[in-house]
Formats: sequence, structure tokens, C-alpha cells
Amino acid sequence: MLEHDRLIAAEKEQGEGRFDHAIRPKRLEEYIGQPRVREQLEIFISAARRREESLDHTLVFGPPGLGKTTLANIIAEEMQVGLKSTSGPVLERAGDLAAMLTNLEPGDVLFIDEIHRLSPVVEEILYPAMEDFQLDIMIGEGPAARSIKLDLPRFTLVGATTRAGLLTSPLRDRFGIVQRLEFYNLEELTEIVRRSARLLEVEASEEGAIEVARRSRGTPRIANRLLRRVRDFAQVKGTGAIDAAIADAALNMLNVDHHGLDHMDRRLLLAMIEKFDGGPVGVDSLSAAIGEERDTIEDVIEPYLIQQGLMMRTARGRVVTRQAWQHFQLAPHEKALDTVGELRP
Ligand SMILES: Nc1ncnc2c1ncn2[C@@H]1O[C@H](COP(=O)(O)OP(=O)(O)OP(=O)(O)O)[C@@H](O)[C@H]1O
Ligand SMILES: [Mg+2]
Repeated sequence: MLEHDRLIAAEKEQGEGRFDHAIRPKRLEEYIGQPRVREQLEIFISAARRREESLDHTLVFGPPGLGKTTLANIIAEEMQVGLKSTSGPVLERAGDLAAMLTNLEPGDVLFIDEIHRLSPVVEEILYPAMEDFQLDIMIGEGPAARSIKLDLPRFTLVGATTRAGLLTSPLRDRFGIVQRLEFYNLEELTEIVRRSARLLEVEASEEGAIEVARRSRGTPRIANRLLRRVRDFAQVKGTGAIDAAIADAALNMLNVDHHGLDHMDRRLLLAMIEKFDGGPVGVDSLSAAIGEERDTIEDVIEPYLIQQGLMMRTARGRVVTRQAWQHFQLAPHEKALDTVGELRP
């Protein structure tokens, strides 16, 4: 199966835009789950609004599809300010960022997605902009080069990243608010599925919604995507309504197992078990073994498997846990488990 065929792929897929527009939460109160993040932002936003100031620069991090972009939009909406979006890889030269910054209206949110991928020259421009709302830029080259300083309006930078660890510390230190998004639990995902079903006018029973939620890898984007596929199945093979049996049949057909693991998840775990005796194994060897990029393993596949307790990252490499062997109904290799410390009392 090619990567773009991956049902569970956390990246956006084609045609998702229209569907997404209808169901993406626009206000903080519609944002389901993440209670800690919501509570804090509520306070920071209402305090900033009361003081008629812009919100502090905010960094949002967490695995793909958990709601970082959604949150950036919500912040602008709640602050009643404009939003301008860009991303780390798009801002190639210092001038690209300078153009964005000089276009901001007072109070605007500047959203930079994949902020860990900013080039160092662009990052240099960002520091004084974030700290002193000043643009400090060199124009021209050689003897004719000169530096200009411009005052910028106060703005809020919202940065999103799947990997906070890849941010340089001077950049990280310039964010006043740092929020980490967690995988969603079953109740939260069920609520998301029910909300989306209602907005899409799809009939779904409580058990049907739970079944979709259970198999969504803790991720709202996947929950919404599975809902869409299950809806197709229900229309063709059933009456159009989603119940537990229809959801189960559809998800089995789509090769999403009862744990919500897909083909790539199972491939990764099985490679660790079958080719590396359960580990420890380095991520580069794993990447070669399953033909998947290291970044995809680290950003997309692995975080959920770790959160579910199916594998661990140790100083010596990745190891599967007893639970992973059990998932495949295999007898654990005792030496491997010893690395995880599972055999010690
Ligand atoms: N808390 C939430 N409540 C309800 N729906 C949500 C929530 N968070 C995300 N969603 C839904 O999941 C979809 C994916 O969220 P979003 O695009 O914000 O993820 P992301 O973290 O920016 O992902 P990426 O890292 O790939 O950019 C959204 O379109 C939205 O419909
Ligand atoms: Mg996003």
C-alpha cells in the first residue's frame, strides 16, 4: 500500500477541505477535549481582551491531526482579529517573512505551521519581531547593503509543530504560552464523531459513534475521515444509518483493526517483532526495514503506538512491549522485554 493510500495517514487528503469546513470548530466552546488547553486559553484570551492587548505568542505542539490549525483559527476568532497563515517551509528567504510581517494589521494572528522547519535566516528576523515588534532587515549585498528597522504593529504569533523538540531554544523561549495537545480519549472522540455526524446530517447510533471513535487512533482528523468512509458504506450496504455492526464491517473492510491500528502501524510493530526480536532497534534500521521515512515514523506512526503502550523509546532504541506481542497473539521474546524493564519486579 502506498503512503498516500494510507487511511490512517494523519495528513490532509484531497477533497477533505469542503467537508472539513463544515465541521471544524470555530469557537473555543466547540473545541472538544483538551480540557487543560481550553481552560488556560480561555483565561489568557479573556484577560488579553479585557486589557485590550494582543494575546501573547502561543506555541501549540502535538502529533498531526489533533487540532493545532483549528486552535490557531479559534484564537483569532475569539480575539476578534484577523488571521494570516503561512508555514516554515514556505518562508524560504528573510524577505518572505518580512512581507508577511509588514502586511499585518494591529492585533492580527500570524500563524506559522511547521514552525520547526524555519530556516535560520528567517528565524533571525522573527526574534526582534516577536520581542520588540521590530523588523530588522538587511537590504542589498556588498558595499551597497544597508540595514533598515521598521516598527511593526503588535501581533500574536501562533506557531504549530509536531515536534517541539526540534525548535531552537531561542525561538521556544520567545513564546509566552506553550500548549501541548494530547491524544483524545474515547469519550471525547465519540463526542467529536457525534458532532460531525450531526453537522453532516448522518444518522449514527451511540454504539455506532463509539465504534468509529474507538478505531480513530485518538485523532479527530482520523475520526472524521473514518466517519466519512463509514457513511459511504452505510449508504451502499445498509439503510444509510450508522450502527455498531455497520461501523465494524466498514472498518474491517478498510483494514483498520479493533485497536484502531492500520496497515502501517501493524507493519512497524511486526517488523520490530519479526526482524529485530522485539528490539531494541534504531529508528533508521526500522525505517529501512519498512521502507518508511524516519520523520513519518517519528511524527506520525510512533507517537500513538507509544501512547497506547505498544512500544517504547529507550536509550538503546525502540522496543515493543508485552502488549504488542499479545496484540498479534505471539509469545513474547523474554530477552527483548527485559530491555523495557518489564521482567524486573
Ligand atoms: N478539539 C476538537 N474538537 C472537534 N474537532 C476537532 C478538534 N480538533 C480537531 N478537530 C477536527 O480535526 C481536524 C484536524 O484538525 P487540525 O487540522 O486542526 O489538526 P492539526 O493538528 O493542525 O494537524 P497537522 O499537524 O496535520 O497540521 C479538524 O479539521 C477538525 O475538524
Ligand atoms: Mg495543521
